Amino acid sequence: MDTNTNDSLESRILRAAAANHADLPEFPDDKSDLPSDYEYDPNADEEEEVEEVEEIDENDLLEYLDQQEHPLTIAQRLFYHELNTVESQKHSSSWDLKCLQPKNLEELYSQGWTIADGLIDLETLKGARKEAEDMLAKGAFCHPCNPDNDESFDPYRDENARDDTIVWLNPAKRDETDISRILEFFEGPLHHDIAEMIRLNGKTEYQLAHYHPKEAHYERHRDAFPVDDPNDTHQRRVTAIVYLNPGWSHGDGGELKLFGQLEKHGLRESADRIVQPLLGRVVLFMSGVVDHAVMNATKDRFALTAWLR
Ligand SMILES: O=C(O)CCC(=O)C(=O)O
Ligand SMILES: [Fe+2]
Repeated sequence: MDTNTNDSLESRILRAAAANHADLPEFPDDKSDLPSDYEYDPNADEEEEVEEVEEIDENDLLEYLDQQEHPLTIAQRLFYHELNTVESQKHSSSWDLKCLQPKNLEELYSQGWTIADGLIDLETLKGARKEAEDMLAKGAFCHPCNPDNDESFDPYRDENARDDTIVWLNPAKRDETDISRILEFFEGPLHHDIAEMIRLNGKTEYQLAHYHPKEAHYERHRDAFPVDDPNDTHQRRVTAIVYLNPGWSHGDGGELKLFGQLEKHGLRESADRIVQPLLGRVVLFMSGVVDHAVMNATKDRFALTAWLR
């Protein structure tokens, strides 16, 4: 891989801002444009400076970045391309995968997302659903904008975009629950297979989310900015979701919508995909690439998500 193509998110944002300078307000070049009270104030240093910073919306920033380069192309640089060389295949002709199929990793690379069914046994999934319902009854779930309960509270996030409630899960707290067994699956075989192909460099976050019937949805969003910097430990790289919804059928709603892309930067156009949140279904996508949304459901909907970094 040509490491010179890797770039920090900061420098990419700066370049995007520079390339879009036409959209930025012009600084007055004529002094008469300055406010008339723009005078030298000898006491200015003593006063508390109040600086107004215009926050750029996360979605606008993503749009700027997408104009510069296709986010999938950026994320593809996180894959170990050297595995596809003749030299590497002399040592091992097959990928050493514990749960995923090679097809899953190829789809993750070529389209940014993939789906795998049947990776976790049914009893574990049913048990986890029951535990999630018990946690809900005990009031363990909280709204993501509550900074007292949410360790990843982000004050700039648009909280109107989502109305699910969540619990952060700590895999270090091992117990005999089925939810812990699913976390072990995420931490063990799933993490192993993804790390075979994609450079991972940070701690995984785990979250259980509940969507209340009719009320809860999650608007179109992306889970991270696209990164290819192998040293970045902060941006989420891969989103892995397993659904805990037995007996789910069409008409129950709660689908995950994966938004397609228009043809651009030499990549083909792709259609939107609708994914049913079926018990045990695992959806994987590149966090900085795929825009997605959760539709309203008519029944309680639970999803356990891991963000691999
Ligand atoms: O539950 C889902 O299907 C997706 C949830 C989601 O997009 C998120 O939590 O960021
Ligand atoms: Fe998301």
